[in-house]
Amino acid sequence: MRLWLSRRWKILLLIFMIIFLFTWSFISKKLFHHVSKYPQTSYTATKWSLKTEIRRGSDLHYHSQFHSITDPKPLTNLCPHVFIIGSRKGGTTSLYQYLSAHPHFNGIRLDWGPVAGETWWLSQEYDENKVSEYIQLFHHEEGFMTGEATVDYLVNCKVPRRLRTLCGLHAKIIMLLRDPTHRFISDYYMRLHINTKRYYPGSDFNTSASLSETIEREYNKFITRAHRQFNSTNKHIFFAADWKKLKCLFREAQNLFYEGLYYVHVQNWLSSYPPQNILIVPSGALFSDTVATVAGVMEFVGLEKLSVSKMEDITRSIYNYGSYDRSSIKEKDIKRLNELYRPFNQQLLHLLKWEKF
Ligand SMILES: Nc1ncnc2c1ncn2[C@@H]1O[C@H](COP(=O)(O)OS(=O)(=O)O)[C@@H](OP(=O)(O)O)[C@H]1O
Repeated sequence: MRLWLSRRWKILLLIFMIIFLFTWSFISKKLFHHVSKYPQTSYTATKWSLKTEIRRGSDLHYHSQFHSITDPKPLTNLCPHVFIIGSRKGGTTSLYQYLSAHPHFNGIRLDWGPVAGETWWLSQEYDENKVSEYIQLFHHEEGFMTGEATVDYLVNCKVPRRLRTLCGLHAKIIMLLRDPTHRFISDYYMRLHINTKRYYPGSDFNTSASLSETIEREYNKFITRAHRQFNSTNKHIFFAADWKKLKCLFREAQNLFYEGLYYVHVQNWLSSYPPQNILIVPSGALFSDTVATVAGVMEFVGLEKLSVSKMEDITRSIYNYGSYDRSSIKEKDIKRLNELYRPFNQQLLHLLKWEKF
């Protein structure tokens, strides 16, 4: 009898140990997996958690075909870890500079002003025969991360597929989405400032047009092309439309209105890159609560936490501040842009469960 009892206890003990080991390995993988690849520092760790507005792609409910895709081996295993892909005028230069100030992040082109961290490689320069040239743009070092910040990538519908071909499925993607109305205005003034009609190949931006004229012109160009795409002149057809029909309408920087149709661009990325590797951040959070937002991004990409004072230090400057007169922007232009973007914004805010950008 005593022997039977002790065997029963032994079995129970064994089961308990198996459950314990299984649970511990699961928890430790979740908690420490991405951090452990990078050295821990002696900085005072502060407890940050993702701000409530920041969304991981994996937390969203949407229809994705991503799981049905199997890729061949990536072209290189020396890819950058982090890609800030837009939006244009969303605060990407600042975020890239803040990440690059982390002691374990090697930024590139940090003294290139407004285009710090930009390579345009996956959009305008893509060439599968010149992968080594791309890799050489970065400083690869054991224990350090690297990354780029090219705002073209959000809008160019070919980039997710190219990124997978080049780097596989492990890159961390960050989207900073600024209210499309203010993005448009900031973009308009940037183009005026650099005073060019050929800002990008194929761009026909008119530097003598006012903001009001540019809004109507860009919107009409968009509508005309979308009508052609949908083979219809019903003005409201694309509000409830299949985003796939809108996703390749323009190349990057070809249409100021199109750049702000985040619903289309976000859906394209979510359905063609692993959603768990995508972080969607409202630019408003970066602008108003910079330290906590940058800390959330660092946590997502797997950089170790820094002390509050260090974080305050590295986020002190605003990069790429537009030198235009904000007080000259007419209320009617803001209203018009809000009205035009409303249907698309509603779809996006619903998807992201956001109240604002
Ligand atoms: N921390 C912080 N707080 C408030 N505002 C900020 C911050 N960082 C960047 N910005 C604003 O972001 C705009 C520049 O965005 P980008 O760097 O993405 O522009 S670009 O596409 O790379 O040219 C630009 O907006 P505008 O000034 O309206 O043009 C910057 O002022």
